[in-house]
Amino acid sequence: MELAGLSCAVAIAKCYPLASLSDKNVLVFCGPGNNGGDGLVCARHLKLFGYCPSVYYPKRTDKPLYHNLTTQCQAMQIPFLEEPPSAEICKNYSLLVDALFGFSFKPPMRAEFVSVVNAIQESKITLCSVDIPSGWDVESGIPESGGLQPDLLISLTAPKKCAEKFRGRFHYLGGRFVPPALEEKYSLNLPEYPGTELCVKL
Ligand SMILES: NC(=O)C1=CN([C@@H]2O[C@H](COP(=O)(O)OP(=O)(O)OC[C@H]3O[C@@H](n4cnc5c(N)ncnc54)[C@H](O)[C@@H]3O)[C@@H](O)[C@H]2O)[C@H](O)CC1
Ligand SMILES: [K+]
Repeated sequence: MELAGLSCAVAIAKCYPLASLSDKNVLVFCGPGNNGGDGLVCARHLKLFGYCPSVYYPKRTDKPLYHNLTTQCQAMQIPFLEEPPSAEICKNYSLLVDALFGFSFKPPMRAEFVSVVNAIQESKITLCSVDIPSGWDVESGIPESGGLQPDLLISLTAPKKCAEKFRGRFHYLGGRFVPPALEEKYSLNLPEYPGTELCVKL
């Protein structure tokens, strides 16, 4: 999770360098599972890279891993939003990071997250999705009702089938921790990571 989240922050910094943004404010939406955990790690590294991340983490998982990730963000003065951000509030940020749901999401979206996703969509602020655009089915992709359309998708470990439907500008692969034997066993055919890079543009 540390490597996954770090690779997301690196991919974001490559696509949206600080100098290219009108301000440094980034809002990271974190869901209840590991995708949300990746988001918490990503927020921490974005802060270390000079961005000003805030986190919206409405459904916190009561496990030490998530408590610790939250504590680390708080120790770095990363604010946690108490209220669900409306589309208007989202417009206070240069970038939104979607770490709500990843490959374990089973459509349809439960009611408690519908307005959150709608606010992201309505704001039209540049969106970066971690592993899978939240609300997409891991296999079939975009829901019929329409769904989030990120500008950057960071596929983790290996691109999921739904990534074929991605139409944004930047697609990166991150999560450089797959042992070669595993890559071979599942015929992952992962691209070469240049040098010591943590992510690679697809
Ligand atoms: N395992 C790995 O190899 C790696 C995974 N990484 C990241 O982990 C996510 C997958 O994490 P997981 O905890 O399995 O699940 P999610 O975060 O996708 O979501 C689970 C969470 O969501 C709730 N949920 C499911 N469906 C719905 C719904 N329709 N509405 C609302 N809520 C829903 C469910 O109850 C759980 O609470 C993967 O994508 C990566 O981001 C890392 O990359 C490291 C390697
Ligand atoms: K996501």
